[in-house]
Amino acid sequence: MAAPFGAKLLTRAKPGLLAAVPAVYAGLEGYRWVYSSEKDPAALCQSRLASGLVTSAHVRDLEQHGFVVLEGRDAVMKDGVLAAARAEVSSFFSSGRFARSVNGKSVRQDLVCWLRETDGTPGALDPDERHLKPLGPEMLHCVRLLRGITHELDLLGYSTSHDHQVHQQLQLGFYPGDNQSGYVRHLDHSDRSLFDLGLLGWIRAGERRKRTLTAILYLNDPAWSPSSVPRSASGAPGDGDGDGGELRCYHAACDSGQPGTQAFTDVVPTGGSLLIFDARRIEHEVLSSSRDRFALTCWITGTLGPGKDKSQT
Ligand SMILES: O=C(O)CCC(=O)C(=O)O
Ligand SMILES: [Fe+2]
Repeated sequence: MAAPFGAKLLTRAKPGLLAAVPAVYAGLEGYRWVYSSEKDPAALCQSRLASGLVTSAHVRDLEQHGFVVLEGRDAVMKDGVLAAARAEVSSFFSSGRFARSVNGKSVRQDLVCWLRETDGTPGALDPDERHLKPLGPEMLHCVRLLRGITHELDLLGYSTSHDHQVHQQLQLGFYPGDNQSGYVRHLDHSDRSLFDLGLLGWIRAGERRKRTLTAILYLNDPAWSPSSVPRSASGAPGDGDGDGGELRCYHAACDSGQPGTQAFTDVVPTGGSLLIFDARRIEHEVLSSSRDRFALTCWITGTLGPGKDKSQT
């Protein structure tokens, strides 16, 4: 009796080819695992909470320098909203929602907690999230405000990218005020190749490849005290005065015409400040602080190139 076609193929296949079968299988399994766990791919955000807050002048600043800070007491949100959101953070600790990030401890020493508007509601995609305590109104305000920035950027014709989208989940980072914890210099976007990262690493970096902008709302004390002399880079024990915890934003090389320039701006993580930066251009690092530091971060995806200025229509 003639052997089945598959068996013939296998007996004729070169040993090298046979050895590749488990590797390809493992790769496909990895792909399936990563993508089935990406429960909320980026989508359009309908929130208009950032309307009137982000102005045309902010957007032009962002285009020119690669970052912009919106700050000032009560400017981004009322003190009362900030205070209530801060109080809610402590409940995330007691319910065990903070965990180490998947990046190694040599890279960052914070704990993270993922927040979604749908937490604790029947609309949550993951059944586990339906059992969480729903976000309070003030934390919901913070989440919607951040996610709503996408829409304002499109409306105001941000020229670096357009058609912005956001994930439902936002990262709440907690850096203990131990004068040691920080996050080393990095770029939020990743362009690293398959060759560089290996198949699984490359698949995992899929979300980072799509990031065009980062928006961060600081949930610290509004009376955060800035350092009068720049602190050492992260990893070095705290040495400055003030509360520290600045986000050191390295200026994009094209600002000075000198590639590799080390010029930077230290953004003070004062409670209620909002920072937006180009995730593809601005390398940044979190400096250590002497007070517990909280940052709510939203990554925005988009299509590169200018969109339409819809503000006049
Ligand atoms: O907490 C911050 O200010 C920035 C955090 C950060 O860079 C990140 O999570 O990628
Ligand atoms: Fe970052």
